[in-house]
Amino acid sequence: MTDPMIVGWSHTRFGKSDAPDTCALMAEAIPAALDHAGISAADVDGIFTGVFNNGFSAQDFQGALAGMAVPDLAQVPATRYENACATGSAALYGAMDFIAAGRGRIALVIGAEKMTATPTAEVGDILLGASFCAEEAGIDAGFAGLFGQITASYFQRYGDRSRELAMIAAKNHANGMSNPYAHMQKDLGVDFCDTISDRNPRVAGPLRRSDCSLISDGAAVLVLADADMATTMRRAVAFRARSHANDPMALSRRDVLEFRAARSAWAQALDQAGLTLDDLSLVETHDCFTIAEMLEYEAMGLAEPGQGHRVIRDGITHRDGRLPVNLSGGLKSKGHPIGATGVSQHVMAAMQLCDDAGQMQLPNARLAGVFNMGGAAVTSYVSIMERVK
Ligand SMILES: CC(=O)SCCNC(=O)CCNC(=O)[C@H](O)C(C)(C)COP(=O)(O)OP(=O)(O)OC[C@H]1O[C@@H](n2cnc3c(N)ncnc32)[C@H](O)[C@@H]1OP(=O)(O)O
Repeated sequence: MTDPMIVGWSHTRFGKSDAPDTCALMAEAIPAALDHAGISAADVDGIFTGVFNNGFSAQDFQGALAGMAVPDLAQVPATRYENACATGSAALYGAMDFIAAGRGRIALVIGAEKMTATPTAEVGDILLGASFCAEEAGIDAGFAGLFGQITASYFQRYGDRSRELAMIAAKNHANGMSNPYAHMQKDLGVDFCDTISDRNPRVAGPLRRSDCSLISDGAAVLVLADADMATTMRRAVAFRARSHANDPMALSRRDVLEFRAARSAWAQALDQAGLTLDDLSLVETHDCFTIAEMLEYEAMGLAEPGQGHRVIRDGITHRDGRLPVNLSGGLKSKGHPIGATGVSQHVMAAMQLCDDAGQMQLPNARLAGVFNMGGAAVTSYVSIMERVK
């Protein structure tokens, strides 16, 4: 087994892009990543592309688009991965398995999505394709509707935590102010996020617009190399652990408030790494909705079930807290171009570890955790990363 390491990356600005499609986004991101890693297209042994589905355009078979975006890559074996909102991590872990199996030494992981050309209601319908359609397809407001139901159940069981959800939104928007790649660089503040208004209407159940992640365009790329090669390159970020866990897709078949797959992915990853949460310098987590970040606090072990509100109240996950969460602004402010998100989260963590995060930089960042999920905590990925060169 040869351990794959991250040796380079690139990231487009997330938001409403002039790029007409994912191919154009890839054309922007891939050359920058090759350049960052100090390699050429001829060095690449495999391409692993994450794009949610072809619902946002008529173009399917998006694995082959990298070779259209960068003609020198056209002969490199390429495959597209899809695993709902964890599509980016699925592509990354596929590339890592390819290198670990010794089938290639350098792999390109590309996450891309073009969402803003599609009207919001249609985006909601397309995203709901990643719910258990036989039971959940009719839910209003897409995934916001689904997470609206989850929020209502949480409030019913544990009490109304609207204020704390607003605090999570405000934290991530404040962090996003320092991220030049972020979609929405606006410091909204807790009171704005906690007040229903024309500018911040209710979207679904207790969720307000400010509790939702953004509909974004964007691409992110990682370059992976095997351990021997990585140590000869400019930088190397290793995986102390990586874990992937699943739970039944249908909400009717589980207690969704447990976030069981997330909990088990975190436990497995920490165990594999021989670490506790206290050892981590920072976490990038999947805040598709503010309630998700609160449930993830509980799943990772920062709080007991129903106590996630204390984590944000006590400032634990703020920039100057014990475990800063989403220094990049998270999906909430950085944006959530579905296929790109998991790749982007790993890029943000790698930047921190390599002291390359500009205004976002946390001093002495040594170990970073990344959590990316698909569906309502259906498929869950946790990586624990450390710079080794
Ligand atoms: C497991 C998973 O990851 S599931 C998650 C999958 N992703 C999603 O479900 C996407 C969720 N988000 C959404 O559906 C949309 O962003 C919504 C419904 C919240 C808002 O969409 P719309 O109502 O169409 O907003 P619209 O694009 O018209 O923007 C109106 C204003 O609100 C702002 N805005 C839009 N979305 C958001 C948001 N999520 N948070 C804060 N502000 C927002 C815009 O910047 C704009 O501001 P401006 O008037 O100052 O320019």
